[in-house]
Amino acid sequence: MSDTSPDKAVAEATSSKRKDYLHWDDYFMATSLLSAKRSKDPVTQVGACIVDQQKRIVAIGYNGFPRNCSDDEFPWSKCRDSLEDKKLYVVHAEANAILNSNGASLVDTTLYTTLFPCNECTKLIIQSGIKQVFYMSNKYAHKKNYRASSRMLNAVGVVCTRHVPARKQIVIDFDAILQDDE
Ligand SMILES: Nc1ccn([C@H]2C[C@H](O)[C@@H](COP(=O)(O)O)O2)c(=O)n1
Repeated sequence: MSDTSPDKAVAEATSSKRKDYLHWDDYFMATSLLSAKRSKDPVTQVGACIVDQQKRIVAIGYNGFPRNCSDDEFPWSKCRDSLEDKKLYVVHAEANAILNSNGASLVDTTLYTTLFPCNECTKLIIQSGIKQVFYMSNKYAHKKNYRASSRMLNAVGVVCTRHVPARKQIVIDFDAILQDDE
């Protein structure tokens, strides 16, 4: 009798701990990436997630216009020196996450953001007591306001690390959960 019968393989796979579960940092960064999918910005969609020391998500945000400023009326274009520049209106993902924390203390929390924070969000990060930042893209690293961010984060000892995901992809398949019903 072979030890590798399909029945035995199924029994083994369903009675021991799953091995390909998501690790914490990938889980929180994936949460930020999922949140970014809510953004209406046609160029850059950013998501952020704040996590406390017990690994609880305390807030989530993405970049968008302030509440009741219509996505259809305010401009998504970049027009320097014009009132039609999105920069004048967009609330960044990190700022939205901080504002969405609903009064919870953010002291000693960790922020996961899909894009390195700008100088304005960095001021909020520092003032709210966030102690660690994980980011993925740093596509604006050369810009003055992002260099100012690095300067502030380094000066105050907020640890800022590029997240290297353990896996390349996470697929969210809405149909898969329904297969058990069939
Ligand atoms: N750390 C960041 C940086 C930028 N954003 C937002 C602000 C805009 O909506 C968009 C950047 O647009 P782009 O200049 O690439 O056309 O991303 C943010 O939320 N967090």
